[in-house]
Amino acid sequence: MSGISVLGAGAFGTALAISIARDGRKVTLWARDPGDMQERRENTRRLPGHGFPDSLVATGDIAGAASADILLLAVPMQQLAAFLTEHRALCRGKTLVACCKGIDLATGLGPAEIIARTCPDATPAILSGPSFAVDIAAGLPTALTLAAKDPEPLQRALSTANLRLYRSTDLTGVELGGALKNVVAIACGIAMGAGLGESARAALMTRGYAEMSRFAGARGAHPETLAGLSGFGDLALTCTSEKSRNYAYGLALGRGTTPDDGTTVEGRATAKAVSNAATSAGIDMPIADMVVALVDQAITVREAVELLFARPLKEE
Ligand SMILES: NC(=O)C1=CN([C@@H]2O[C@H](COP(=O)(O)OP(=O)(O)OC[C@H]3O[C@@H](n4cnc5c(N)ncnc54)[C@H](OP(=O)(O)O)[C@@H]3O)[C@@H](O)[C@H]2O)C=CC1
Ligand SMILES: O=C(CO)COP(=O)(O)O
Repeated sequence: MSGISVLGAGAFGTALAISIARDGRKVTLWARDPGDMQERRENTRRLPGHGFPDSLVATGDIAGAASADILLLAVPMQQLAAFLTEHRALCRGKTLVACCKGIDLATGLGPAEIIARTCPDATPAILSGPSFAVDIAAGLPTALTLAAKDPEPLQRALSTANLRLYRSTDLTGVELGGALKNVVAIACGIAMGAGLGESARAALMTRGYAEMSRFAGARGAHPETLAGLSGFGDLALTCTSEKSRNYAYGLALGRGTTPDDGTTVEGRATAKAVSNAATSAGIDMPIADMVVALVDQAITVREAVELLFARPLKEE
């Protein structure tokens, strides 16, 4: 496989491009508004403080960027379908690696299915797992899961000295782990922000993991995938760190302050998508349902706790 481009120059796309280019591999980073990134050798807006290696080229020319064989899709989940529809001619026959974490609210589909629908002749892949963009950009050791039908060539092409990729063929499990952990992270942030304590957070993480497994299992995911980096691993990171935007958003909600509206908080729309899909499929997702109600400010945190604790007692 030859030629790697990252489409979408947010914090994560920029960090991946830096990491892959650090080994001397040529990487093109496409931004819809590159500004002076290429001249300054830094994405000062989305990932300040992390200079570009020499082999990274930043550009606003999507046709040029999309001439690579491997395209990493690093736009937010709710933009993915429109992005691929607009650029489907350029994506024909490419390996498309979705790096976004979420479920499309309009269709209820994850990134692999969105790719299959919009670009049926492309090869879909998913890259997901516990990894803050700033950690990757700083060259700190990070391990992720890469899922594709035939993941080995891609695993070799994208692994770096500090980015260890494990391979999987379970695209559904990998994409759903990354999508669903954000919903649980919002719940955990709310609990911590409202002063419910660390025991409550541990309970939410555990019961949230049960919801993740239930939902993903119903869509055909393997249980071991949920237990891996893209599921349990990312859940552990995102539910315990204020560096997570989903967790920080929940913290603000729990404290009763106004969350920062300008950041990418994937769990907000994904909670709605999951709650809708689970209701239709008859899957019990009480934590996702509560997150939707709390995000919409339809209930208070106290009411959410009362509702969760009033549920019938059951076997674990
Ligand atoms: N940040 C992180 O640590 C990690 C993020 N991710 C995932 O990566 C995905 C992207 O997040 P992240 O990079 O952090 O997001 P950011 O909030 O840092 O940036 C979002 C980027 O997407 C661009 N964008 C939005 N809509 C479009 C569009 N229609 N066409 C082209 N570009 C578009 C924005 O462009 P512009 O700058 O012009 O507004 C911006 O550069 C999310 O799904 C997230 O869950 C995964 C792991 C870690
Ligand atoms: O997915 C992430 C870490 O693996 C980043 O989480 P946030 O999107 O909540 O910042």
